[in-house]
Amino acid sequence: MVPSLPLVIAVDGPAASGKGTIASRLAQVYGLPFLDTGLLYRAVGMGVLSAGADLSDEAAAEGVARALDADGLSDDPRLTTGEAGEAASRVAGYPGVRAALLELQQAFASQPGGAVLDGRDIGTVIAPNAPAKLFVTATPQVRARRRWKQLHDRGDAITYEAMLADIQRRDERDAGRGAAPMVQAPDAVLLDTTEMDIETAFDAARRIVEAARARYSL
Ligand SMILES: Nc1ncnc2c1ncn2[C@@H]1O[C@H](COP(=O)(O)OP(=O)(O)O)[C@@H](O)[C@H]1O
Ligand SMILES: Nc1ccn([C@@H]2O[C@H](COP(=O)(O)OP(=O)(O)O)[C@@H](O)[C@H]2O)c(=O)n1
Repeated sequence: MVPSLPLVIAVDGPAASGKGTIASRLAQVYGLPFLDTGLLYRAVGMGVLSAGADLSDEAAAEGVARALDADGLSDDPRLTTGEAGEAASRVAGYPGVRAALLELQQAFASQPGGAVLDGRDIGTVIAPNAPAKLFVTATPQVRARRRWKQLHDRGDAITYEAMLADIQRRDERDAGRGAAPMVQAPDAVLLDTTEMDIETAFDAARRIVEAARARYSL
């Protein structure tokens, strides 16, 4: 009997497109471990700042990335702030930082039963052979509205205009960098959630994964 491929689901896309919401729900439904890889870059960015170093200091960022303890990151509220997102996208451009985080992510993606990972380069660099790949997007205006509401609901005073500028700056940096830029993998399915609520987007994502499972008999 031919052994079946592990179900690895790669979910990429820009900030506040809904990829994390979709990826964590897919992980629940399929009973797979889930890694939000953005948290790793957020932890490195905040680690640089906590050490009193500058985000332009590539060697300091690489040092923080090499020493990173990835356990418990999802419980740290400082990592979900706008400051952490901005710091993450600064350090994410350094090849040494990306190299330092590569092995951990690839090990996570290689678990025998499969895994779900979300980020910017999962389908292109971390798990290029993943049988199911989604590239989740939405217009910058809709993404800024979603992220603004998320931060506003927990007391952050940021304006919508500042949020939109933030999202656009991060999109440009993430798509324009030389090291593992944010780009849709050629074999990823595009899911534009601009006009979708969470349930509709999740249902569409699940259909994409079901089609991949049928294609690979998983
Ligand atoms: N389709 C959607 N419609 C409305 N709000 C959404 C949708 N998808 C996600 N959200 C909300 O938008 C915010 C950002 O979603 P998240 O999944 O964290 O995005 P990402 O991981 O792409 O940055 C969250 O508050 C989430 O509940
Ligand atoms: N696989 C990844 C994940 C995140 N990142 C970087 O980390 C930043 C924060 O990622 P995130 O996924 O937590 O951000 P949001 O999309 O949730 O706003 C991004 O803007 C990227 O610069 C990356 O380069 N590669």
